[in-house]
Amino acid sequence: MNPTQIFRSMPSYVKIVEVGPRDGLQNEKSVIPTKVKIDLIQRLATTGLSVVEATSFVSPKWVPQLADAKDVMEEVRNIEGVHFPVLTPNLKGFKAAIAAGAKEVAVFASASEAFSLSNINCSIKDSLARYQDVTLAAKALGVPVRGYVSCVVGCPVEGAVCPTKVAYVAKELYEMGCFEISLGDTIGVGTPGSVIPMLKAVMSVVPVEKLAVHFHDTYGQSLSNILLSLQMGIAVVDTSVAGLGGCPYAKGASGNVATEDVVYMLNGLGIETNVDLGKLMAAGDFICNHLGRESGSKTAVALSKISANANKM
Ligand SMILES: CC(C)(COP(=O)([O-])OP(=O)([O-])OC[C@H]1O[C@@H](n2cnc3c(N)ncnc32)[C@H](O)[C@@H]1OP(=O)([O-])[O-])[C@@H](O)C(=O)NCCC(=O)NCCSC(=O)C[C@@](C)(O)CC(=O)[O-]
Repeated sequence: MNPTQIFRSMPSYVKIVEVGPRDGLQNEKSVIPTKVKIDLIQRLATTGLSVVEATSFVSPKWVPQLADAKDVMEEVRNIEGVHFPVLTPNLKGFKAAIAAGAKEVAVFASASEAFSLSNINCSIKDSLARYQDVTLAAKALGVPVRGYVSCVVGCPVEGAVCPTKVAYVAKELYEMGCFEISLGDTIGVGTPGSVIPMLKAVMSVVPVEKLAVHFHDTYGQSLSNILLSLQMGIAVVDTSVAGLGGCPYAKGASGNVATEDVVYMLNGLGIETNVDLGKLMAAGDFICNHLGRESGSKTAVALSKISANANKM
């Protein structure tokens, strides 16, 4: 294949779904003040991102870090020009999210039975029945619902996950009305070798323009997996500022691929995102300063060093 053909197969615009304030912060050990979360979301909202996943309306016993979902949502709901979806595991969460002003929600199923049980305490079948209730309630209010499938290539308990299982759950979520299906490599074990067959299976039952990819970077495979997803026609990518994150119910899973690294790669490919890398890095610096650690973004670390050296000269 010549280079022109490779570029032609890729989208000209990629929608970045920033999941840092939710997926990124849900696993942090220390309590992050609500004010800091709101500040982070406000900073992210000025970067050009069109979607910032704000929080989750889940049980505070299961995810104590996001127990302030109502307070976060009430502060950010009126920011114009940015969508702030929130995770809702059931009707209780959906109702609480709507009462707090959420205008978009996400449901999250798993392709692995064991992970479904450990993450949301029910089987895949029961979770799909719950999500049917949520999507029906959302439809009645005109609220868009995003659908996640987690463990799309591997599960922390079951190991390798068969692509047909992923395709089944993705199709069910799509058919119940989810406007977009995000395919999550929850523990970041996927390589192009396992991601390509999984995407092929899902793309045979859900239109490619309805798909998003969501990679955790445990084995450093995210950028290669994203690149091949773009080549296969996917134009929505979930990322987390400064590479924050990890699922509390997926031991060993590291953060999501860093938003800065994905924007840097897409800039290099000449693919539009509308995201300002400098402002994004500033948001990343803000949360890393608060957490007292270096950014998980290689781009942010490299560009900060270059700028510090330039200031010394
Ligand atoms: C689903 C449940 C609630 C089931 O949890 P359960 O214990 O089976 O729930 P229950 O229905 O038996 O109720 C038990 C208690 O929870 C309460 N409750 C019930 N629902 C809610 C709610 N929505 N909000 C607040 N409270 C709730 C309910 O009212 C009751 O309160 P009590 O009477 O004991 O005081 C629980 O397992 C849960 O909250 N799980 C969420 C776990 C989570 O957020 N995990 C991280 C998500 S990351 C992920 O899934 C992967 C993803 C999306 O990032 C993609 C990727 O990375 O691949």
